[in-house]
Amino acid sequence: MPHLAQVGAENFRVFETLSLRFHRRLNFVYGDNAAGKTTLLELVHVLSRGRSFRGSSLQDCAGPAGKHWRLRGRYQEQGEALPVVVDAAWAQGELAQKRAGQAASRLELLREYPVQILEPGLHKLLQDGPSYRRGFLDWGVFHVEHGFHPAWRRYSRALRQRNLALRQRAPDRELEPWTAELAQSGEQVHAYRLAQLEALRPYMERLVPRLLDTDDWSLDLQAGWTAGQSLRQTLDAHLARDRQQGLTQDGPQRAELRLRLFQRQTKTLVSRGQQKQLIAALLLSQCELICETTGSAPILLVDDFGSELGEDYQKRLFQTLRDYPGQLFITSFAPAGVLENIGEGAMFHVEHGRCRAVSP
Ligand SMILES: Nc1ncnc2c1ncn2[C@@H]1O[C@H](COP(=O)(O)OP(=O)(O)OP(=O)(O)O)[C@@H](O)[C@H]1O
Repeated sequence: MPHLAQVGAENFRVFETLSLRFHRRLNFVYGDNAAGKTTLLELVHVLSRGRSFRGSSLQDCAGPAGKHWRLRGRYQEQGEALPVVVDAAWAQGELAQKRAGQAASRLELLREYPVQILEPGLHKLLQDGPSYRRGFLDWGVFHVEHGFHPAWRRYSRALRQRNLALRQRAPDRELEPWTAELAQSGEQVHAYRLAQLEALRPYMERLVPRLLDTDDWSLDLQAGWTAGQSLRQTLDAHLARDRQQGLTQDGPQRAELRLRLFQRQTKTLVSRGQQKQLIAALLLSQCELICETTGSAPILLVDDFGSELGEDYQKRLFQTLRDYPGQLFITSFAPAGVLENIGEGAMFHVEHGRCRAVSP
């Protein structure tokens, strides 16, 4: 199970230069507002995922020294003598990623060094449209099922081409191959998602009661086409409508992951704290499932997530994180209480773009 043992940064936002060694289990980062806590988590995220989680562009990450930045991470596999060095350098609008000195694709790094984040903005998982929930589910399937990504790519291509053919009012014989491809790969994508959902259930059954003290929750996936029919049947039934609108209306691009708590819709009828705990349960379930399937627990970044939670929920969250099998990075304003609740680890104080290890 790889953990990030060391990190270096140059001109990355507020950090002119940075060099830190991390604990393989828990890294707790504290400091005032605008000190650089989120930036520290962001650089861990960028190293493996090649993008920020803040909705910023990679250009936004360039600090005052100019339009470039550089990151270097050393990932250490337990029992392996040598760490693997991963580099990410951004300049002239281009990101170059390397693993052990060789150019590495985004997909390779994404798969090899999974990282996930719990942060206040994640409430959009419950508040916003279904695309966030689909994206979240797909991230998990991607790590667990290697067949998912090729199926999803086939599906996306077929969807693009079919939509183009519909817009161009192409004759049926030109539409047909894309409809057939869409129906086949779409069913595959859905089957992968469904299997992921079923695999998540036992984790949710353990984690929801732990975080929320209830087992009254539900999780289901609507395929994105008429229930009880194959995708092909629905596509055929809705062909005239698709032609009229110049758009494919059915398929996994319309799927919806539905979460309920106390049989209520989570978007408007449960409290903000309950939403947060539910999101934590969902995310931790995915990460634990990935760990069990692949042998690697994603690095988990927890940015100021506990701040809006009352004492009971906060304690439940930290106690649950204590049992997380992978490496954790947690930020907070003050150091009090966290290490006692979570266990052994390292502590860092961030101040005006400088970060130093302090003894717990
Ligand atoms: N590209 C950049 N170059 C230089 N400084 C930047 C850049 N982007 C952001 N900053 C600054 O970096 C500082 C640290 O921001 P960061 O979001 O990491 O703080 P934080 O410790 O998480 O704060 P908070 O607790 O308030 O969320 C802020 O002052 C921010 O304005």
